[in-house]
Amino acid sequence: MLHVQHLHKAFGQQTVLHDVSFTIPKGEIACFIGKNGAGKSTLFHIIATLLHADSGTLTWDGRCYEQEAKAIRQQIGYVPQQLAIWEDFSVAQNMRFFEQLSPIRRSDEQLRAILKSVALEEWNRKAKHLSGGMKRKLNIALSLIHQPALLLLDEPTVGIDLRSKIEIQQALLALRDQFGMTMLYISHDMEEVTALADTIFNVGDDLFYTQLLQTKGIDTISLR
Ligand SMILES: Nc1ncnc2c1ncn2[C@@H]1O[C@H](COP(=O)(O)OP(=O)(O)OP(=O)(O)O)[C@@H](O)[C@H]1O
Repeated sequence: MLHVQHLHKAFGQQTVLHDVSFTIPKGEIACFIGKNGAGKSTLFHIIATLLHADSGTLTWDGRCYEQEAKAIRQQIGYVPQQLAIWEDFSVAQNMRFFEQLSPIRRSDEQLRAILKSVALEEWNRKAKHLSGGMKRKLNIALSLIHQPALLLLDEPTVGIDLRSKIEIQQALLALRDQFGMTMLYISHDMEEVTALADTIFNVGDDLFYTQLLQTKGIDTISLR
């Protein structure tokens, strides 16, 4: 379970997160929506241990971020908004490079299985010659090498075709169902959000999103 309590974060005079509290049970997918600048990525950076909150407490699986950040970090996978792949490396070289950075050793066979789990069958092709959808799949596969228990995805399907988008959705649902992986997912795509989410958090308490989803009979939880 991810437990966030009374989180506060400001950049100078600008308060971005004010008294944010929520809980996400293990093995669930929580989607985060909200307008540009609402604080979604900032919240993810804090949960990913990349940024410190000004105040508040976070725990993952009963472990407190303040005391056990390093151990928690090893259980987290992070898919950034920007592609974080080596364009001049092949798919295999990208996977092997990140495997070396990972705390867990993986054989080529295991790396290929990870690629297959996100519907990417390429191995020798250079990343710069992959389609946009394939690059996004590789970006996700890299974050899965150490089999994270908590996966954070910041708009992982931006700008790709519908088929790749649906393949990625199916892959994520399978990871949740097979491994009980907990996922936090930022998206502006309401169809994607409703297809994936066990819970939807509305960052910034934007009435537009609340009403939009209410018309579809879907509830959101507001975070200010
Ligand atoms: N390192 C930083 N220094 C100063 N201000 C920052 C920093 N990081 C984020 N901000 C500001 O905090 C606010 C929230 O940014 P954040 O990226 O978290 O929003 P977001 O909801 O993810 O937006 P988007 O949907 O555009 O990705 C913005 O006004 C942004 O300019």
